[in-house]
Amino acid sequence: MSAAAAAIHRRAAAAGDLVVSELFTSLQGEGPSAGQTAVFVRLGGCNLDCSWCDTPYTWRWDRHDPRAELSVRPVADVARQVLEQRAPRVVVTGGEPLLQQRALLELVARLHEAGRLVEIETNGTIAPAPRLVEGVARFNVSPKLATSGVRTSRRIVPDSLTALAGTGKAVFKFVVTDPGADIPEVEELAASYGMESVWLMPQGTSGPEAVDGMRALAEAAVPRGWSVSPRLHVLLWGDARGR
Ligand SMILES: C[S@@+](CC[C@H](N)C(=O)[O-])C[C@H]1O[C@@H](n2cnc3c(N)ncnc32)[C@H](O)[C@@H]1O
Ligand SMILES: Nc1nc2[nH]cc(C(=O)O)c2c(=O)[nH]1
Ligand code: SF4
Ligand SMILES: [Mg+2]
Repeated sequence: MSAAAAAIHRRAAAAGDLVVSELFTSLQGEGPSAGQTAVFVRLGGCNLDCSWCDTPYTWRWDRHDPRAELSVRPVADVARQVLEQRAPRVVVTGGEPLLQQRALLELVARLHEAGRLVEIETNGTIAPAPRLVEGVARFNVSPKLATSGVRTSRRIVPDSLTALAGTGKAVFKFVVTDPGADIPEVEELAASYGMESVWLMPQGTSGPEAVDGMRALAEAAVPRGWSVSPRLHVLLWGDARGR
């Protein structure tokens, strides 16, 4: 991490605040709630560096300026802004949102108390605390495959995947780049961790990549009883930010 980004995260952690990248209202584009209106809270910082990451502006500080991209915001402020929206659903994503679990707990508790359905998008490397599990409607866990370019010991953390699977609130959504290499890896992970809900999602940030990818993934998903996730925001708006 860059020195500037580290300083921002230290300042937020000391105050119990959140490091926020962006906040917007859109349609959930991925997974079981695809098509539903949701407020997105995108937090800054990540512990992985996937080669194809579509949000490098949350963590890739050799190409983006953390002082321009990140803001440190009190939890109460973020909760108020989310609750101003009529959307029944909130998607907390990033970057990796569980890196900020202490402040995240407070945000999720407030939103849950207000009757919002909170989904967390996570890479599965960090176990959730019981109080976080309580307030969350679903974890959309996206464990990374070898084709992400991240080495195994960083992207697969067995205790964390076991803990997430054990919440009973997790679905597992795998980004597929190369079906020939990726599907056998998904099968192995699904069996090892008892993943009951497996979703395949095409890698890509353009409409044609999403459509062609989904068509190819249907061939692998259907015989295995798995699901295919769209990238609805990509189909509608391409790679636009804040969508
Ligand atoms: C940007 S990540 C943030 C949450 C968390 N860090 C994670 O990876 O799950 C949100 C979702 O987008 C997926 N994603 C990121 N870049 C993608 C790409 N180029 N094509 C398809 N999915 C992508 C991730 O796998 C994850 O499911
Ligand atoms: N519309 C829309 N749906 C999404 N679902 C998960 C997203 C994410 O970046 O985590 C995402 C996103 O960035 N946009
Ligand atoms: S874990 Fe998520 S946010 Fe982090 S680099 Fe990978 S896709 Fe991007
Ligand atoms: Mg996204």
